Amino acid sequence: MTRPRILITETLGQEGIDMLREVADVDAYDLLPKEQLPEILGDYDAVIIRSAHRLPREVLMNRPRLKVVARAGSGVDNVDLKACTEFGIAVVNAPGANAIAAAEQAFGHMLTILRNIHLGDAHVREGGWNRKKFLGGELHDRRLGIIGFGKVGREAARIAHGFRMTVYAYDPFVSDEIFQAHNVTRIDSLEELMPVSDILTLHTPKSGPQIGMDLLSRLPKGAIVVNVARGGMIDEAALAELLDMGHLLGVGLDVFSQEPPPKDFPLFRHPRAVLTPHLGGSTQEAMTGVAVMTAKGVIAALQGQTPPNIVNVPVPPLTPDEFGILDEGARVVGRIFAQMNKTLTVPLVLTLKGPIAKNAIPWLKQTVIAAVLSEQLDGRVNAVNALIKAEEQGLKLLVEEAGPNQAPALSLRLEGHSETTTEVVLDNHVPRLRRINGIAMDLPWPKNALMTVHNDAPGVVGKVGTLVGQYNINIGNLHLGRDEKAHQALMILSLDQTAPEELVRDLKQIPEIRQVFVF
Ligand SMILES: NC(=O)c1ccc[n+]([C@@H]2O[C@H](COP(=O)([O-])OP(=O)(O)OC[C@H]3O[C@@H](n4cnc5c(N)ncnc54)[C@H](O)[C@@H]3O)[C@@H](O)[C@H]2O)c1
Ligand SMILES: O=C(O)[C@H](O)COP(=O)(O)O
Repeated sequence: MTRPRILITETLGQEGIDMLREVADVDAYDLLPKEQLPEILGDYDAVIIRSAHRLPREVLMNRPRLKVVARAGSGVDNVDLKACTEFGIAVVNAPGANAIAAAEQAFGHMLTILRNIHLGDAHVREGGWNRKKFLGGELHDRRLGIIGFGKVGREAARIAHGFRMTVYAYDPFVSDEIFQAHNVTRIDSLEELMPVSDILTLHTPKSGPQIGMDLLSRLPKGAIVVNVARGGMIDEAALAELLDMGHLLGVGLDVFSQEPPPKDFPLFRHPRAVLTPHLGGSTQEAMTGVAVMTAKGVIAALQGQTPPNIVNVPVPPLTPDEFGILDEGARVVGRIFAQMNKTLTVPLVLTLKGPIAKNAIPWLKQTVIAAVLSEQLDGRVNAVNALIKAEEQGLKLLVEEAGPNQAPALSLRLEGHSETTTEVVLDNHVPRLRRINGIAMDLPWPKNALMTVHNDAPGVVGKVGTLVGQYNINIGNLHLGRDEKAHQALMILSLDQTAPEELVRDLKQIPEIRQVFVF
């Protein structure tokens, strides 16, 4: 099998590059010229970008080789997620891996402004020693207003408590329990947050609120505004005006509506604006954490797995063991069902038995649909584009939940046709096939399975075994099931290798054999 090719367009921690090089050919740039990305992207299976590059729809389309887009960092606003989902391209990022770095950067800005560090430094370099001129203020006892109480916002709150600040936050998407657990007062509107924020710090995605003159002028006189999240959310001209008026004490920006900012950027002229070139995630520690998490996600996605840091599949927060068995079970039940039922004109019913987490249902649906449709359609079908493909095909999947006190299991059938039921039990590390097309079975699902559907007649097992032996393939296990009414039997062989096409062709020559499937 040819090794996948991975393109890295910006500096990535060496630990991540080393991991990727174990499984792929990697071309790593410190900064690929922007215009070159569209020219070479088609030659790669995966691309890893940071904030310098953009991947809009027109760059992503018609790239049959591209399977994974990785944002080595947190914000995926520079990737067209909708287009990736449509094209079945997995998007992964490194959520939280640079959250401490970003939160600490925000406090770097706050302290620099409050203690005049940048001004004092310049003064000393010029030979000055005027201590009175640089009288500062303390974080202690100041009120911090946080917009966006996610990973970075919560780190900022933890640091703020260390400085003994009072912390308020606005985030309508976070539960009261989270606010309480972090000892932070919930504020329900931006209008109410502003007057209690001696320091305002932003930690939302780029799609977060727009903060203009109207809101900024509600901050107390002498307030500080810090943005290490994304540019374009705060009106930069309004910040300059409020600094000029003396309403704001200082402004700290790590991100800008245009990066780098243009020559006439309104805050360049202001000494109390502290500006850094998008350094929030740029610490040794964060670079390593981001690189490793990104590399793991890219490798898993290239191998057809669903990594926990995939952005465009609703992965539930389960332990790796819980996730692994459900994922495997969903794929097995979907694939077997699709092999046995080629016409899917009525809705499919997925029954969840036992204690299967409710928040896993959307992802399970997508995984099962992908498993079913990938057996039936050419081209790329995966959990990323499963819903789009299902709609194109007119395929409906209904979900029903059976009692939580049963053994955990997934079963799939055509609505109104219990004889089509395929069921796998999930109570161990390997899914156990319990029913296939209504026929009872009991076997741990093997890695290389060969299945025959044949007439329920004597001698078939021997004929199949002999033929497999002639191909010098070892049979690890053999399981039989039968539907006496239909005079039909099933045989599932666990082989030491995948059955070659020639073997399948020869098996189909045996008169009693009706169908042969390779999994
Ligand atoms: N400067 C840097 O180098 C740097 C480094 C890391 C992260 N970031 C940026 O920081 C931001 C936060 O990152 P994170 O990892 O904490 O993300 P996150 O997804 O963990 O948290 C974002 C929070 O914002 C909240 N939110 C969304 N829309 C909102 C709205 N309209 N009003 C209020 N809250 C809203 C969400 O509910 C969520 O809790 C992102 O924009 C990320 O790209 C920048
Ligand atoms: O979203 C992020 O992770 C930060 O903005 C960091 O961006 P960077 O990878 O370009 O440093």
